[in-house]
Amino acid sequence: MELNMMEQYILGGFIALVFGLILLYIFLEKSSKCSVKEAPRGASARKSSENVVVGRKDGPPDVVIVGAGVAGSALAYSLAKDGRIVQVIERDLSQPDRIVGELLQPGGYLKLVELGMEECVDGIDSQQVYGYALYKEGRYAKLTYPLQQFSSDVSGRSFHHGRFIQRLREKAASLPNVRMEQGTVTSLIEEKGTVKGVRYKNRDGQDIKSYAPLTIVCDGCFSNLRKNLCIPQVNIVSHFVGMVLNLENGKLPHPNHGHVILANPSPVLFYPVSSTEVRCLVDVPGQKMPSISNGDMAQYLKTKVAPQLPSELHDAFINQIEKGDIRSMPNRSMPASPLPTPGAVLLGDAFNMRHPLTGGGMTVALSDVVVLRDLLRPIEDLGNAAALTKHLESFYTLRKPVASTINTLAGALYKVFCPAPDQASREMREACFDYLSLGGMYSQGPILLLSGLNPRPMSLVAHFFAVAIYGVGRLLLPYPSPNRLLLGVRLLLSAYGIIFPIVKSEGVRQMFFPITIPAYNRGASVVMKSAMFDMMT
Ligand SMILES: Cc1cc2nc3c(=O)[nH]c(=O)nc-3n(C[C@H](O)[C@H](O)[C@H](O)COP(=O)(O)OP(=O)(O)OC[C@H]3O[C@@H](n4cnc5c(N)ncnc54)[C@H](O)[C@@H]3O)c2cc1C
Repeated sequence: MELNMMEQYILGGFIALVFGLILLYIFLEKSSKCSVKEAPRGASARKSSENVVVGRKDGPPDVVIVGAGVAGSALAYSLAKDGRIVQVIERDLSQPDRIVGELLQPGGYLKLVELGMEECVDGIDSQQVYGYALYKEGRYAKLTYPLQQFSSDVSGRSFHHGRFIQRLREKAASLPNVRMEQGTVTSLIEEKGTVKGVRYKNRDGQDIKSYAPLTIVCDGCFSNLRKNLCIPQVNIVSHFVGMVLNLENGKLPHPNHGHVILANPSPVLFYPVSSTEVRCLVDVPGQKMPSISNGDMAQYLKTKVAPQLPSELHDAFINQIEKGDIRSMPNRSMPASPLPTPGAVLLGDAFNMRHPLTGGGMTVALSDVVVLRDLLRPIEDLGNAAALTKHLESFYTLRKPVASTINTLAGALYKVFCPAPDQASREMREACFDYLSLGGMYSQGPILLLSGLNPRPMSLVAHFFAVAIYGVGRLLLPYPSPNRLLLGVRLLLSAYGIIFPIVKSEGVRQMFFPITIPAYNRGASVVMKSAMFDMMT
């Protein structure tokens, strides 16, 4: 009896909270529509990348960047364009062959435009992506990015990761003040708590030290340098098992769309990576997975996954399993917990990771590059490490709207799509699929969040609880029974249990009330000036 009372109180609290959020949502949705409309068409117009500030070309570097992946290459180009001498040290400059970073969301593409690097998606047989098709037990919902107010080049882009990385590297290396070198950084050089540079082994195996006022570490998800610059709390949520399929006509059932199959126990993704190839990523939950080498994985894919796929994809999937070449990657998440250290900054996956289900990692990395570039732009002398660290404090809050929206969505959606075995969690997944199938604002709001075009944490929370309320409504109609009422309460509790820990790890204040953080306000004015500089040049 006591428990029932408690549940009632919790439900009452929830309903009050949700109504508040819905009101807030209506308000925010209106303003978000404005913001999307206001996003200038000009932002997508191809901006000349030749606005290069002519600075020194010789002498010691101003900045050392570790790693020339998505974040490192984009940052090297941006800082060099602003006149800095940049040394980039990359472990392997040959074309990477990985099953990561293949679908860039439209919001990420717009960040490339802001950096003047949008041509990096050209000449690599990249495919424009206009949204997603979400499949569940034979039904599907189509979620299209609302891109009407942008020019035709703005869309998601999918490609072979390695080809994209080589284009980013070439673009960075095309500037005379970028020195890109193959070498493996073994440690940071620290003196009295300040990072002074890096120690690395070059191509010939020589041990070399390189000094610079600022070291930016972008050494990716397996970073072994991050431990000095953040509190790493890496969690392996699941694995993606990847194959490239050659479909008969090269086209998915919904061409130029990502396909998400809500299979059991967890989702399967398909998206084009070239005009003839389709990437398939099967999520395998947990820290362990069936062995690929002894054939257990092939068996798992054939017997457990294949029967749940749409018929158009089934045969190509089976053929590819038989051909072999199955690869895997751990899906890690790690909240951003910086340890601000004079002389150094951490960026990209080394700093912050989320489940790759929503393909948000590159968008976060590129968005962070834009924020950092804007903050560094007015600083002529990077030599005062303590003052620079203070100045860069705002980076950690300014990045939050984009990063925390994408991170929270990825974590929450993965938990909804990969439900616990209890009925409430399964109901939440049903409700989510049906909610997205409603179309209109019910699908546009979430797809805007996922695309990185509307990075508003409050809108995300509002949609999440709207799904939960919708799920409860479905349970209570046409008439409520005590069992269904109880299930509704459990559904709400499960929704709360999904979203709350993620929001907590992102930081409630930074996520929802950044304006109350003094560093945020300081940084925001710097970023605004930088944006004006960009518009004028
Ligand atoms: C399975 C999977 C699928 C994904 N799919 C997508 C997707 O579709 N869309 C999306 O946006 N994101 C996706 N992501 C996330 C995305 O790949 C990352 O967010 C993105 O690559 C991060 O860029 P980065 O520059 O931080 O790291 P990386 O791109 O990994 O670059 C790190 C670089 O550092 C170099 N390096 C490492 N150590 C050293 C060292 N000691 N010295 C010198 N160099 C070093 C590496 O060689 C590498 O070139 C996916 C992730 C996973 C795991």
